[in-house]
Amino acid sequence: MNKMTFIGAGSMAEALIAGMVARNFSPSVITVTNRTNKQRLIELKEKYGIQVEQDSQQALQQATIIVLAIKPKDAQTVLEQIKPFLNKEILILSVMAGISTQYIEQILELDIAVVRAMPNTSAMIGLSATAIAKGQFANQDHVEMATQLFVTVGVVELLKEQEIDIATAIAGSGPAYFYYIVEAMETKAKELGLAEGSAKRLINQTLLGAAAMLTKSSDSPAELRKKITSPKGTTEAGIHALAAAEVDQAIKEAIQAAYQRSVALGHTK
Ligand SMILES: NC(=O)C1=CN([C@@H]2O[C@H](COP(=O)(O)OP(=O)(O)OC[C@H]3O[C@@H](n4cnc5c(N)ncnc54)[C@H](OP(=O)(O)O)[C@@H]3O)[C@@H](O)[C@H]2O)C=CC1
Ligand SMILES: O=C(O)[C@@H]1CCC=N1
Repeated sequence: MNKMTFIGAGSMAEALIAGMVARNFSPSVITVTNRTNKQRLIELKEKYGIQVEQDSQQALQQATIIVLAIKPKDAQTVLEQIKPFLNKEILILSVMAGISTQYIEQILELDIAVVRAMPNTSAMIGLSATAIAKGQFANQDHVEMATQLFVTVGVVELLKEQEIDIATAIAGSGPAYFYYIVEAMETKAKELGLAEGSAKRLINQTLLGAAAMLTKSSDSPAELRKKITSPKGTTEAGIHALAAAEVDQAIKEAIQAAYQRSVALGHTK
């Protein structure tokens, strides 16, 4: 059985741990460590029954998979820290935005298998859209291992590494864009006089239904939209307002900005 150590105990680490444990991944093989926040480790241990360890060297003992769930700015420090305790049998799984497998391999100065992954926080409920790409020393078995792991928290798409920045912009950051839209919909529904609870239930189910239609119907998004839009009807009025505000352009700009940021995070290292 593979033993997995998470370095970093933040939102992404928790989303992955929650999803894995909920899908019968044994908590006894998961160890988590962080930098200073002891209380956070206790909280994760109590919630998920996993092992926690403040000493990173201890945390790495017997680990066969190391998940790097730290911020990109902390990559170098952490890689330098763990370097003395690594060997070629270990698989490094990085979920850091922007950080390339090549960068990780270079700092570790070891022909070690690195798989770069970009999940999203919906991993928490088993619905992540995770993109993965392999580094130069990772083989098909490593890709399979990473896939099996991330499949426990959602769907997995194998990409070329240069495509991961695009996946980051649409899927890693993606849930936030939808939450942003929902925030505006809730605010306006309340302004118009609908009770908060009713607005929330209607909007959430609408989003869920639209997502399911996109997944299950053979129609394109444009065709699905057309089927809702009666001539001179309410949807047409709403879509006209969106077009007048150039919301499609704003969304493209958001994806472009997130994509550029992901690329830049890699370059600033
Ligand atoms: N949040 C998201 O939606 C997504 C995030 N990601 C990626 O996941 C990574 C983590 O993001 P997120 O969970 O949001 O970040 P958080 O800020 O929530 O967590 C970062 C964690 O890293 C720990 N850490 C920092 N330095 C060290 C160190 N030297 N040794 C050990 N642990 C350390 C922190 O510990 P302490 O608190 O003790 O300082 C903290 O537990 C990022 O690289 C991000 O790009 C990828 C996909 C989606
Ligand atoms: O905002 C970030 O940098 C991370 C990466 C993808 C989602 N959150």
